[in-house]
Amino acid sequence: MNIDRRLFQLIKKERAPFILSIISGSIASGMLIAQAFYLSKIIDGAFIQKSAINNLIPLFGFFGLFSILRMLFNWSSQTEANRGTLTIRKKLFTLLTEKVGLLGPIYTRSVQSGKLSTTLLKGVEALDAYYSQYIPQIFFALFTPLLIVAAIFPDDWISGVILLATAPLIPLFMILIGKSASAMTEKQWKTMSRMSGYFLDVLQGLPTLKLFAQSREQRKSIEESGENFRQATMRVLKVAFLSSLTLELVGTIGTAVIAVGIGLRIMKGQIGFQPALFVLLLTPDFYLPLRQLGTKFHAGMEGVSASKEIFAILEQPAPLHSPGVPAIQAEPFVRYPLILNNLSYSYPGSEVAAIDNITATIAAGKTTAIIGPSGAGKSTLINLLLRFQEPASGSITMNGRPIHEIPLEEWHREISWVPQHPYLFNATLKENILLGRADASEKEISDTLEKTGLLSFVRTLPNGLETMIGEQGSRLSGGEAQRVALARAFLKNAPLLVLDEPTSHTDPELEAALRSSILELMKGRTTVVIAHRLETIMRAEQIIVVSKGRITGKGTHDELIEAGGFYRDALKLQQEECV
Ligand SMILES: Nc1ncnc2c1ncn2[C@@H]1O[C@H](COP(=O)(O)OP(=O)(O)OP(=O)(O)O)[C@@H](O)[C@H]1O
Repeated sequence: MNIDRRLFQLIKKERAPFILSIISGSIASGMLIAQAFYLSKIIDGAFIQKSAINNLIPLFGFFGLFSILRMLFNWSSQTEANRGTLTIRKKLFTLLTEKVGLLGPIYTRSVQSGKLSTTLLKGVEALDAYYSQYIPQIFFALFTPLLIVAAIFPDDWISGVILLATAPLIPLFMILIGKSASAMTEKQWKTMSRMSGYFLDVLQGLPTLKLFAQSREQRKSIEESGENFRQATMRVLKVAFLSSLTLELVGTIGTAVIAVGIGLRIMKGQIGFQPALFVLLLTPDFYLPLRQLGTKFHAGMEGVSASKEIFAILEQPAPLHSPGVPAIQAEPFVRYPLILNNLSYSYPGSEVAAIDNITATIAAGKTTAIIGPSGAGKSTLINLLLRFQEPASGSITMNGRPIHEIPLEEWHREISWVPQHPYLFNATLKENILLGRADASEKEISDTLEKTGLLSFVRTLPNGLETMIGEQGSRLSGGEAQRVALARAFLKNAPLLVLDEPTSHTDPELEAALRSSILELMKGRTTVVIAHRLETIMRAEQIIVVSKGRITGKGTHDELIEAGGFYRDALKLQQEECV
């Protein structure tokens, strides 16, 4: 029997519908026996006893009643199992999305998005058959045959013994075949999720592939990947057919042996017609739940395979945070500096520290610019501040408390984050802006549009703010997307601003407009900016120079010029633009 411990744990918490399903199904099994009993009585009465029709009417009534009751209990059993399954699916989906949210963008960037979405959607869906069919069937495959044997024994113990002797053959074959089926289904699932990941990756990179004339090659790879999946599926289907053929064979042979035995005993007058018919009617139903277990085993296997990927996500170590600790302070955030104490971080699998023993103070209500060459660790430092990652050692404290003690949601509520490439959803422009604050008034929205220079752009749109902006904001230019991100930050009005300054807008007018919006946003906030422009850097009250994960300089523009090193050299080289 393949009962996955972790999947079964989920049932324990939602046991009521499953218990009801099993009770209803068990009653339906009892009704089945009553149905067979009355049918055998009717046939015996009509053809052997030649009873008058009046005597048969009550028998017909009981037969009809038990048939209807059986149908109702079977329906209720399935409905309850579906209800329980739906609750578990919803719960798992919520747990998964919450966990992925908790693991943050560092995790989602490290896995293929196609593979992740297959696990989130298809994986959870694949559990349907496991919970609604396979698990209840394990009980029925034990209970119903035993009930039938108990009903048969008083009339015909010989058939009862034959049934009991042949029944274990079915689970035995199932275990033998099931072993290879599990491995194959797992391979099939892995092939499918790999194929989805690959397919989405190629789809997203299609323009790049076309540009490099590689799309034909990729088509071949997709075809190969599809062929692998087809072969894996065919192997699983072959085993499933083989298994159902074997189980069918055991059932048919068992039924034939019993039929021949009963026939001989009727001829010898050792058993009456009615009990013989009763046993014969029930024999196929004795094997049926066992055979069905075989079929449902294969349907449920897909769920077990999918669950391995689901639990791999759920069991990922999440960044630390203790939701029980109350907010760090009742007073505004902005009053406290952020202290970085001996902060270190290495990416999983990397031997070199991306952040190496950094100690610094980020002054409250002021601007701190982080600068350094590419790969220096600037984004990693910001990610630690945003708590997308947790430091390997050291801590970030505010008002004497490590920030990881603040509930994550609360921490994020206090921060506005404007990344270089903001994520825009395939929704209206207004919905994208309102991500900053869902309950912003029309006046606040129009003020924000003005502050970010979006007002004139919105006027050119066919549906104004209600215009759909395409997947990942594909209908907006880089500069417009940046302004939408700024608009979100204006609306959010959080005391801590984390900003990755855009590097590449060639339009000088747009650049000036963006810069003045950013300066306005910075006013009165604790700002940490990965700065690329000289003007931003010079305006900062503190500049932190990072190189190879370490701080190599700290101070104001004048102090750093005085000190020489990377800062002065970089300024010399790039009088104007990026440092
Ligand atoms: N997800 C990751 N997995 C492994 N290593 C990573 C990952 N992200 C960054 N790194 C490595 O960590 C180091 C610091 O990277 P980081 O992105 O913080 O640098 P950066 O200063 O922001 O660079 P840039 O200015 O080019 O964006 C680099 O050596 C980089 O290769």
